[in-house]
This record gives sequence, structure tokens and C-alpha cells, in this order.
Amino acid sequence: MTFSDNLPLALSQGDPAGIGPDIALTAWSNRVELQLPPFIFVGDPAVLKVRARELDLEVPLKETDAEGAVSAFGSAMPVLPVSLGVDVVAGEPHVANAKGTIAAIETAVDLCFAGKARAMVTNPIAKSVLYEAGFGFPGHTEFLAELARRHTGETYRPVMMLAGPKVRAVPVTIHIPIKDVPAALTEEAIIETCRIIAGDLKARFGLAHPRLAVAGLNPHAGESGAIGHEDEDVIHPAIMKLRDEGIDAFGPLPADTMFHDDARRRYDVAVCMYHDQALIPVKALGFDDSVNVTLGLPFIRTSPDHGTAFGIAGKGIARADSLVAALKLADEISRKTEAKS
Ligand SMILES: NC(=O)C1=CN([C@@H]2O[C@H](COP(=O)(O)OP(=O)(O)OC[C@H]3O[C@@H](n4cnc5c(N)ncnc54)[C@H](O)[C@@H]3O)[C@@H](O)[C@H]2O)C=CC1
Ligand SMILES: NCC(=O)COP(=O)(O)O
Repeated sequence: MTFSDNLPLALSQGDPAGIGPDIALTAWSNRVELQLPPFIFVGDPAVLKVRARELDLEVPLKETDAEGAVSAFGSAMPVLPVSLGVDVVAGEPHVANAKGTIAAIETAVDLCFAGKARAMVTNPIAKSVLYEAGFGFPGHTEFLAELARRHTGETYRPVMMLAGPKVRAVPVTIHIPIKDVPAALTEEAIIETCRIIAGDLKARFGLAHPRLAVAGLNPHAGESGAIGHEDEDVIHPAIMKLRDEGIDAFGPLPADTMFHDDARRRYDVAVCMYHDQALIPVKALGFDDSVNVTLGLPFIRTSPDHGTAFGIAGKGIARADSLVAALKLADEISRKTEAKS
């Protein structure tokens, strides 16, 4: 048994009114057949108790610190309590839940830095609810980089990658309005993003020579400049510089033809210019088994690919597959990373 076999994954609660509690309870209930790696739920046990009743699931909870999680996992769902201090109604998001949602994320990160968790897995948050409470980050991705900075004093460029069995894709720009994408797409942004992708696919995913297919921005990758200039003026020069550094990046490729079966065999990751260009193919090809991974951080973070799904919270129909895939991927990456170090 290695040291890390004694460490759980830290699973943050996410928005308590969303399906995070449902899928955590469902995953734990099926832990044996799914061969789940042990996790500790970081959140409010009161929410879990009520949700388990609503879902008609018998889930004993064990309030514990991270040290007690692995031994408890077989017989009870380990919970590191982070109290919300308010009643939560499934499917009814409320700004009063935001403080506890954020505290659960911070606590899970603290566990990673303290060497008490092998990696963190986040349940979905509703961005608009957190924004209403004054949260100053577009999502987990950027918030986790800030938390890492607070721990280490160093700055990080976090990169969002969606990974499924059929395709991996990264959006260079993430949660910004589509009208702001062209201005945000600089050579520097593309180069830095690709460097992080290439480095992490080697170090964390075991790909010796990752192949990066870079999408164009405009239809037909700009049609030689006739339909937009960014493909020729920004994306192509960035690719040339990356190739000079020895990174196997190629493109810009027309985005509409780079995701069919045959095209996907030619690369390990699609580097896309904006959120939907990357996330639509990933979710269309594998909504249930794709995972959101943050690259470029000093700790491992994965997440299901879906959101809070308020409309189905507490109804017993939320599928836990993507969370299960996220737990397994965090486990796998942490073992690969440990084996190397
Ligand atoms: N990692 C994160 O924290 C993420 C958070 N979000 C947030 O989630 C909120 C809702 O976003 P939406 O665009 O509605 O996406 P969503 O993924 O929550 O829901 C989209 C559709 O898929 C269904 N669905 C989602 N997960 C499911 C599951 N596990 N089992 C069965 N059906 C499922 C929902 O019922 C809905 O019909 C937003 O506030 C967004 O910010 C969205 C994506 C990721
Ligand atoms: N659409 C993906 C998403 O919203 C996930 O964002 P993050 O919370 O992982 O930054």
C-alpha cells in the first residue's frame, strides 16, 4: 500500500440546491460495483440527510476529518462538515447558500495543500448564484488558481479541459461573451494555453508526444482571409511558434470538420477558440462519461461535465456517471503523478 492509498479524494458539495448531493449519494451507494476510490464529501451533512430521504436512499453518514475517511468509506459516506446555516430546498437556488458553497471549495483545496487529500473533485456550482453573492471569479477554474496562489504565492494560468473517451477539448477563452472572444484571442493566450496542455498531457496523462489540433475561429478557418482575419493573423503564427518549441500543434483547422470520427484519430486534444466550440462536441459525444479537468494547477481537480441541473434535483433521476468518471479520473491522475515523483 502506498502513502496515497490512505488519502481520500475531496469532493466539494457544489450548489446544495442542485444535483451535487444527489449524485454524491448515488455514487456512494454504488461504490462497490463501481469500484469507486474513497472520497470525503466536503459540505453540509444536513443537506445530505434531507436529500437522501427525498431520494429514498439509505446512506449512513460519518462526520470525520480527512484522516478518518478511507477507513469509514466502506460502511458510511464520510463527510467533513461545512455548515450552510440555512435550510436548502432541492431545485431552489438561493444566494444565502453561496457562502457555504464557496467555503466547501476552499476547504477541499486546503485538504489538497495539507496533503490530506489526493485530489479534489468539485460538484457543480451555479455561477449566477455566486455572482449575486459577490463572487469575483467566472467559475471554479479561475477561483482554484487564485486559491493556489494564496497557498503558494505563485500565479497560475488555469486551463479548462473537457475529457471523454471519444475526444478531449480545451477552450482557450472560457466564460466570456462571444462578442469579446476575438479581442481575447491573442497569440500569447493561445501559446500559453497550448504549452500548459502539452506539459500536463505528458506529466499527468502519460502521453509522450501529445498532438494538439488547433481550431480556427471563423467559418472554414477564415477561408484564406476572406471570412475573418484571426485565423491567419493570430492563430497561425501562434501555431508556428509552438512548433518551433517542439510542440506538435497543427491547424488552424475548420472547426466544423475536425470532430468527425476519422478526424479525431489524428489528435489527442482539440484546442478550441471559445467555450461552445469545445464543449458542444465533448457533450454531444459523451455527456455521461466526460469530465472537466483543470490543467495548470499545482493540484489535481476534476469535475463532472454537467451543471447544477436544478430542474431534476431531489427527483431521483440525476445520473451519477459523469461524477463517477470524474472521481476515477482524479484517482488515476493522482496515482500516475505519484508514481512519477
Ligand atoms: N462545473 C460546474 O460547476 C458547472 C456549472 N454549471 C452551472 O450549472 C447551471 C445550469 O447549467 P445548464 O446549462 O442548465 O446545464 P446542466 O448541465 O445543469 O443541465 C443541462 C441539461 O442536462 C440535464 N442534466 C445535467 N446533468 C444531468 C445528470 N447528471 N443526469 C441527468 N440529467 C442531467 C439537466 O436536467 C438539463 O436538462 C448554470 O448555472 C451553470 O453555471 C454548468 C456546467 C458546469
Ligand atoms: N461550462 C463549463 C463550466 O461551467 C465549468 O466551469 P468551472 O466551474 O469548472 O470553471
